[in-house]
Amino acid sequence: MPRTLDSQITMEKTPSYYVTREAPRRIASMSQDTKLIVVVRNPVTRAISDYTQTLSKKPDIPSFEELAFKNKSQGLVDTSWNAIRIGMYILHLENWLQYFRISQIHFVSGERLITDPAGELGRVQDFLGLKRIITDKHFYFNRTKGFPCLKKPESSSTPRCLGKSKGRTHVQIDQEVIEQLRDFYRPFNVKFYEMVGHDFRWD
Ligand SMILES: Nc1ncnc2c1ncn2[C@@H]1O[C@H](COP(=O)(O)OS(=O)(=O)O)[C@@H](OP(=O)(O)O)[C@H]1O
Repeated sequence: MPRTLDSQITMEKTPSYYVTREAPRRIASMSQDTKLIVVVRNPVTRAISDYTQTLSKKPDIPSFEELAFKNKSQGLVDTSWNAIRIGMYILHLENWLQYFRISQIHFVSGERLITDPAGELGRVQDFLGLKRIITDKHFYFNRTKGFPCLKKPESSSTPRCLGKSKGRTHVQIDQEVIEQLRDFYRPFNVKFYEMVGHDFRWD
């Protein structure tokens, strides 16, 4: 980690930390005052997004259904598949809570990050104890991209959207499969909502 002045905050972003067993212990041994930010979205959509991303790199992988179920007719979900396992947010959270207080962790809604980026980033700034510098005026909705984009990033004078790998069209999945996964995740989601004190309304 780079050294910082008292007036600065060091930020580091690695998506896999949240689901890496050793990460909480290692981070806590570095600093117990660390603030943690996690972006979560509906775990069913997350799994499909994850699969869509893998498929774009390895087009020969088995179908989503084949990977998602040990036995589809019995509704037996394969929790050893990362795309499924990552969305069991409560299990990972329990690991973090052995080292950090829940008040040290802020969960960003992946859904609201798209529909209301300024609102969601407002809450992030509050959590970090910062003045709300980033507001609505920094975003516009880009119709071609189908997502909010930055009007004028720090390093340039032109608007900037996230890259092509963010916001891909998802692979089409059977509604029945989606329902089965929704049922699978429901109890995990409910426990997660209780623990974080916020209902993300994924059901
Ligand atoms: N403004 C904006 N523009 C584009 N995309 C946006 C934006 N805000 C949130 N998202 C969502 O970010 C999702 C991609 O993030 P990743 O999962 O690749 O992030 S990371 O790998 O964990 O860093 C990506 O998921 P997919 O739609 O499944 O590709 C987007 O839905």
